[in-house]
Amino acid sequence: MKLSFWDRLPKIKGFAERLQNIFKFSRVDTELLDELEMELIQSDLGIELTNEIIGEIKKRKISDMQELRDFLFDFFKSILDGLDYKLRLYDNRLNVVIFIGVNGTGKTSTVGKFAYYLKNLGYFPIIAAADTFRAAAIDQIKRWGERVGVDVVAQKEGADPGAVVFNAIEAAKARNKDVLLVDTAGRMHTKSNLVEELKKIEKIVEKTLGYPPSENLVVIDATLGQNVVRQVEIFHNAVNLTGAVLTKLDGTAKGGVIFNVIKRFNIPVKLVTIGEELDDLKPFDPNEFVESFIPEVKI
Ligand SMILES: Nc1nc2c(ncn2[C@@H]2O[C@H](COP(=O)(O)OP(=O)(O)OP(=O)(O)O)[C@@H](O)[C@H]2O)c(=O)[nH]1
Repeated sequence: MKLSFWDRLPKIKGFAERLQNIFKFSRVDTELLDELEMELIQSDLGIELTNEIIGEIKKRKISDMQELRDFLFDFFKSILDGLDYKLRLYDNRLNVVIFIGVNGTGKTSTVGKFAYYLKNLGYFPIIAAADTFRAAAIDQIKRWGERVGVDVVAQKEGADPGAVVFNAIEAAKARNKDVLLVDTAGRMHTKSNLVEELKKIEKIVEKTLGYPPSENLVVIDATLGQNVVRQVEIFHNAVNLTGAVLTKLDGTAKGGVIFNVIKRFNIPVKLVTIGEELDDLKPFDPNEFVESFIPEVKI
């Protein structure tokens, strides 16, 4: 039997299991709160959220274990509530989905896996190799295209990414494609020319199609922990981010960063990846995620 997606996440499960140890305490006391604080920080939830949780437990004078579990569940759930996690793909038009993020976060492989996912859903995706900064990046996305059987529109190394996107839109229309996935460059996010490049790509989409990209997704490497917050902030100021992709969740017990990003930027996580296989990508399900994060109390 194939394990469920979240069951294939041993390290996040590791966090849930460690949290389970907390529920071995018989009541909420100082010792438990110290341990809980440590676990929350280690899961990369961030100091602010951790303090808020511990403070709230003390304020509410929570003493019972079931009450603690319910509070944690509701707390995490409330952070995720109120955002639309569904991918925005409109019928009867070409949807553009732009992938943004620093190098090495998993952008290119996410584009490949997402193309595969869409194809299986009956969409007709096409890819724009708009990371023209390195020849290797163009080759890499072309290989993904071959692997998943999806056309890749590319130009030479150093070509104008805006021109690549323009060509890709023309190709998508000519070939009756419905989703254009744009793989962008990710060199140093602090360099303003990258930010300008992203703005230009967005403008070209709007000008050519008459409407903005359906999704501007920031790709976040979950193993980087709190560092990602600064990365997201820079991209968030540059383009209108509509969501995030959380990659490499298989390599971390620090899934807590999800809550941090969502709370801080008010953007939903839309996709998660848990490995390097084609089917290691799926839409983010907030309920499923909180369930996997907070263990049931076994008293
Ligand atoms: N374990 C694991 N590895 C991943 C996952 N997603 C991507 N990777 C690996 O992370 C590395 C970087 O992924 P890329 O897709 O090349 O990342 P990128 O952001 O396009 O980076 P550049 O190619 O440097 O621009 C590759 O070795 C991927 O196989 C994931 O969900 N789990």
